[in-house]
Parts: sequence; structure tokens; C-alpha cells
Amino acid sequence: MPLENISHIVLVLSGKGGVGKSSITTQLALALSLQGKSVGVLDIDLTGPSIPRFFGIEQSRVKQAPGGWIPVEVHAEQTLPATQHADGAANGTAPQQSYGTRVGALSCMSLGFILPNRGDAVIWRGPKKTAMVRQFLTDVLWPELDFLLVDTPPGTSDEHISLLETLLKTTAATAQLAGAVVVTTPQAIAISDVKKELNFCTKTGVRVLGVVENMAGFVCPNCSECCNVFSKGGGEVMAKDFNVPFLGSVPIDPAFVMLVEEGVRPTYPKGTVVGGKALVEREESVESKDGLLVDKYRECSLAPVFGEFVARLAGDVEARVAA
Ligand SMILES: Nc1ncnc2c1ncn2[C@@H]1O[C@H](COP(=O)(O)OP(=O)(O)OP(=O)(O)O)[C@@H](O)[C@H]1O
Ligand code: SF4
Repeated sequence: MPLENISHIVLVLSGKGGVGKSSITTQLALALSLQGKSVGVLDIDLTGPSIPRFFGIEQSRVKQAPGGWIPVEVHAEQTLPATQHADGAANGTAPQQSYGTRVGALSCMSLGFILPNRGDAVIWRGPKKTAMVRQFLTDVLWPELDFLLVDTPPGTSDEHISLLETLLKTTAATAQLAGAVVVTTPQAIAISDVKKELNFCTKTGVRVLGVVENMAGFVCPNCSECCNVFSKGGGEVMAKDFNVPFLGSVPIDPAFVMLVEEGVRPTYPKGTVVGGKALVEREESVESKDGLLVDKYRECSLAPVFGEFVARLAGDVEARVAA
């Protein structure tokens, strides 16, 4: 059973579409990988497989081996070269040097790597979706993984039922199923849908590792004022109501949108070099009035606000999985 190689399986769920499940999944995967974990991402959003785009590897294709599919490698295990931080140089002291961070391997499986054409619509009835999800769980030859993150479609559909039926069938997979990260946006209409997802977790016995509130305010890069575009605080209240951990709020980050639009892989914290792309230093970090972190940054190749939050989230999820 290919899942035997996996230590922890984490589901990323939401009752509502477009709240940022795939964004949180890919950023969480990158952050865990940066902590040296080997990570796999399984995209079971069959009608909207967007994970390849978030990783900037839309053109890739899975390879077929005798025992099943070989997932697409986002990057291999590597040791990042030493980099110089500009902070010291800017204030007249010696530049700081950061030495060789070990980055864990990251691989990915999605229907997007199998469809003949990227724009093809997937118009499948329930049984075909059920069979596809089962095949993703039984026929992908994952390498040894610390974490498999499963990005799901919104709601509680055929894909979710098939996922849990297949996972819960084997005792080993039940033990491996660490729980779910539930993503919401703050406004009431999203919350009421996401509550259904929490009820789904209760009914199916899936542990909720925590709730993430995404798009919680836009922090102005000019004046650090936080504008609560989609209301405020709904995710935290919902987590309290359901007695599950609240993992925190991620503000809207225009740099993140830009990177996804341009097909650039949003990636690691400052000063690191991945895939030959040097990431530019930030100028400073300040706390906005609402306590959301905002970075004033020069030209930058990663989404700083999003990236830093998810790096913290990765630590939090790992601690909860271990508990
Ligand atoms: N914190 C954020 N700041 C800025 N843009 C964001 C943020 N979170 C998500 N986005 C953007 O919002 C859009 C929707 O995000 P995403 O695809 O991750 O949502 P989803 O819940 O996975 O959607 P679906 O329901 O289609 O699976 C994307 O264009 C993404 O780049
Ligand atoms: S909040 Fe920021 S973006 Fe909005 S008007 Fe003020 S300075 Fe401009």
C-alpha cells in the first residue's frame, strides 16, 4: 500500500469555494519543506485542480511506473547555499550570514498532470470521481514522506466521502490521519458554510487541527492601516463555538496574488535561493494596528505576509500532530 511510506496525513478542508484552501495547502507544504520535512501534496479537487499552478509546474506530467504513478517532483531534498542578509549592511554592521538550511523534498499529484489538455473540463458523475480519488490513494508511489497534505474541493462531496472511506478502511491509514486544517474567510456567509465542514469532521471522527481565517483584512503597504474587506473575527468565534484550536488570520497579500497570476512559485522566507531564483530581502517588518504582520518590502520574489504566517502555521500544525 503506497500510503505506508507516509507518517502523517493532513486534510485541508473548507465548506466554501475560493477561500484559499489551495493557497494554504501549497504554502504550508513549502513551509514544512523548509523545516526539513519531506512533503507530498495530493490534489483531489478534480473539477478545479489548481495545485500545479500554485507550484508553478503546470506543464509537468506524471510518469507511469509498473506499480503506479510517480508523483511530480516540485523540488528535491537540498541544502540551501549560504546567503548574506542585507540588514547588517544597511545599518553599517557586518552583513549577517545564514548557513545551509536543509530543505525537504516536495512532490505533488494532481489530475492536472494527467488531463491531455490543461483547459479540459472535468464533467464526471459521482462514481467516476469516487474511483479517481481511490486510485490517487492506492496507485501513487509516494517516496518516504513526513507529511501528505490533501487539498480537497469545497463542501462535503463525493471526493470527501471516497477519501475518508478509503483512508479509514486501513488501520494504518487511520493512525496516519493526523486531522484537518479548516480554512475560512471571516464573513458570515463563509462561516455558515464552513460550520458544515466542522460538523462533517465531527460526524466522521476527523480531528480538527485548527481553523485558519484567510483574507482577514488588507494591510496597506503605504500606511499599515488594516482594512477588513471581508469583515473580521468570524473564524476565531467559530473555532471557539466548536471548541477547536484557532490557528490565526492571514491578511490579503497582493504580492501573493501577483505571483500566482504570473505562474511564479511563491516560496521561501527571505534570503533563500531555490531553483536558481534569489529572493530579495525585506526592508522592515511592522505591526499594524490590528496586530497583523506587514512587511514593507522592496522588489520581492515571495509573498512575505502570507509566507511568514504559514511558516508559523507549519510549526503549529506539526506540534498539534505530534500531541
Ligand atoms: N491571503 C491571500 N492574499 C491574497 N490572495 C489570496 C490569499 N489567499 C488566496 N488568495 C487568492 O485567492 C484565489 C483563490 O484562492 P485558492 O485557489 O487558494 O482558493 P480555494 O479555496 O482553493 O479555491 P477552490 O474552491 O477553487 O478550491 C487565488 O487567486 C489566490 O491567489
Ligand atoms: S489605506 Fe493605504 S492604500 Fe488606502 S488610501 Fe490610505 S495609504 Fe492609500
